[in-house]
Amino acid sequence: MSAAFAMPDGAPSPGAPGAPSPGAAPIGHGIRFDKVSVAYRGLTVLDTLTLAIEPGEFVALIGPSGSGKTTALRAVAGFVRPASGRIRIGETDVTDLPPYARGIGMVVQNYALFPHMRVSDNVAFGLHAQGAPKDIIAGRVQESLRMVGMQAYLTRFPRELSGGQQQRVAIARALAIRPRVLLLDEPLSALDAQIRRNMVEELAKLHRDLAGLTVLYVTHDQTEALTLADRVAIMRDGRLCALGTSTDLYRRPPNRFTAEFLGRANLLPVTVQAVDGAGRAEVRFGDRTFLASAHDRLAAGQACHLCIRPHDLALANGKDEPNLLHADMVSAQWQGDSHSLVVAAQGHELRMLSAPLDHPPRPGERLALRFPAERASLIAEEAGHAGG
Ligand SMILES: Nc1ncnc2c1ncn2[C@@H]1O[C@H](COP(=O)(O)OP(=O)(O)OP(=O)(O)O)[C@@H](O)[C@H]1O
Repeated sequence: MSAAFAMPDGAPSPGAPGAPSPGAAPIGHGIRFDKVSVAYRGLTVLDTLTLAIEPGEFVALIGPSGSGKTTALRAVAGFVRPASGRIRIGETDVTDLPPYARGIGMVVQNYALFPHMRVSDNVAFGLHAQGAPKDIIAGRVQESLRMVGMQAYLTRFPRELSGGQQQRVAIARALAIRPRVLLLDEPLSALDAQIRRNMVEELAKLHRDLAGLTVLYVTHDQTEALTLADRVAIMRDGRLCALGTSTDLYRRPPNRFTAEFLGRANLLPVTVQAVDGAGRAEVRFGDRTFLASAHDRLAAGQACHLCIRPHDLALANGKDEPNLLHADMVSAQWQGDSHSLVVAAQGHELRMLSAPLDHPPRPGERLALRFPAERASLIAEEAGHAGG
């Protein structure tokens, strides 16, 4: 893991006129991508990205491997140059500025603290390079380490720290210069699951404590994104495929890719029968009629996918419940705190998540399932890439 100003990869050191002064208060600046494209050897890997991140906002950039997430982040940091388009941090157009003049703090996947420097010197590095006075540096090092719970480790060397602790120091190093924006590129992916969960909670707390700090967070981990981010941007093939709050994207995915990428989704092919103008639609699935929520403009006769999350399916109690779906039990898997069931309805396999069952249904058993209309959303077929 490395702070952008620490430059283990050979980039220049900070201290340029555009960087925030060592005594400046931490004021968040927005980040604005305006039709930004990046190409490597003629191949476009970031395609006209337009995205505005508000001051103080935490935005997670997620998407499959190779979808352009890191490239977008590195474009903000100044490590790759867009072929076209502009990038702004706050009011400043930084497209032509070198990395050190952009006022960014950056933490990447493989913590790259300077091994020969103690924790305090690692954290102080950027401030020294900015020419900050000694007393400011000492106070800021303490403050930054306190933010990440590492104030007791001032004199340790990186080799004397665990991976999680090294990452905390790297985050403190990035924060010490009071960056305008914090760029995090898969900062937790080198950690094991338990430490990772703790770090997610710590990052959430850090964001609450530093309310003004703008964060752009690249991850392929949906849980991290859903937990931490105010808004999530989903990338696909170098393009922005969806943008919205975590709950909106999860509850009302704008396209099939988003539904399947963000958590598990059961997608049933249905045909719209009627829409009521108040966000409700009646749809046909084989010989059944269901009610669902329709957030897009849909018309009768239109082919759609009905998106039902596994935990929104439940075993039905009565025969007359609305949205009854008949299915055959395929398999059940006990997962400790839940049961994961696979069922088949009219030739389609669906996944269902329930609280642990004492007597799970046997394979082949006929089941009646229900789901709430407001939790079942419709995705128009052929929905293309959503712009930002
Ligand atoms: N320096 C480079 N030279 C040539 N191609 C590159 C370079 N860096 C990235 N690419 C290509 O650009 C595309 C986007 O890469 P990028 O690292 O932005 O993806 P990503 O979404 O961050 O992926 P991952 O989740 O695997 O890190 C990939 O096809 C990658 O191979």
